[in-house]
Amino acid sequence: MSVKLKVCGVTRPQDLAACAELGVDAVGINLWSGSRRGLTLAAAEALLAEVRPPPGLELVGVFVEPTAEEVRRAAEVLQLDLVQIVGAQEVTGFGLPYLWVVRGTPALAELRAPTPRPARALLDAAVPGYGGAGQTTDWGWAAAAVQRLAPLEVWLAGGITPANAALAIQQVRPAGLDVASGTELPGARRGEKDRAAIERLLAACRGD
Ligand SMILES: O=C(O)c1ccccc1N[C@@H]1O[C@H](COP(=O)(O)O)[C@@H](O)[C@H]1O
Repeated sequence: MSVKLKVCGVTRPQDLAACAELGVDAVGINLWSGSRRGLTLAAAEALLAEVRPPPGLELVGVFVEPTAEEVRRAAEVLQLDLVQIVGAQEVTGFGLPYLWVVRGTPALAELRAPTPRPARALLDAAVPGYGGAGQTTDWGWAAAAVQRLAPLEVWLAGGITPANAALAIQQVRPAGLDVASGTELPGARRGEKDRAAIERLLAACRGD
């Protein structure tokens, strides 16, 4: 089983280029000023002018409690493939293709994809600060959520690292992994990525 990989919170051209070169499936550009990985729209535009993701490398914009206008503008300026909107409430994509973020472990019996239908679901830990804290969610619950939401594609986020990625895949059976902290060396201050960590995550995703 081959699992996809999204590297989230890319801030530097060399990291974006490494993702493209290594065959990562998706990259996230974080547009929330509250994140240490956050870029202004102008900085994100400059990054993408330097390195444009090649066809096949999906570009995802990450937002926290945004207005519809902010999301639409960023999607247009950056030519985003998908938007990922994190909020206090369940948020859809303001009319754009979107990742449905499920934070924490809501009751499985009530877990239903919202309308309009998302491109996929993303299961993440409910952490203070909305995300990107390197904390795992409940993998037992996540495995059941993958089954419950089928045939919707479900990706796993939250505290995935090169060391636990293979086990996460084995236990949860997600279609993809979404990783921010686990692609960085300890102490990375602005989301600087570590090529070796990305290589190890890809190896786990490919079952090497
Ligand atoms: O990465 C962030 O700083 C962030 C901030 C606000 C919302 C979402 C954020 N990132 C998302 O959180 C997951 C899990 O991160 P981690 O691997 O546990 O550090 C990440 O994949 C992003 O999609």
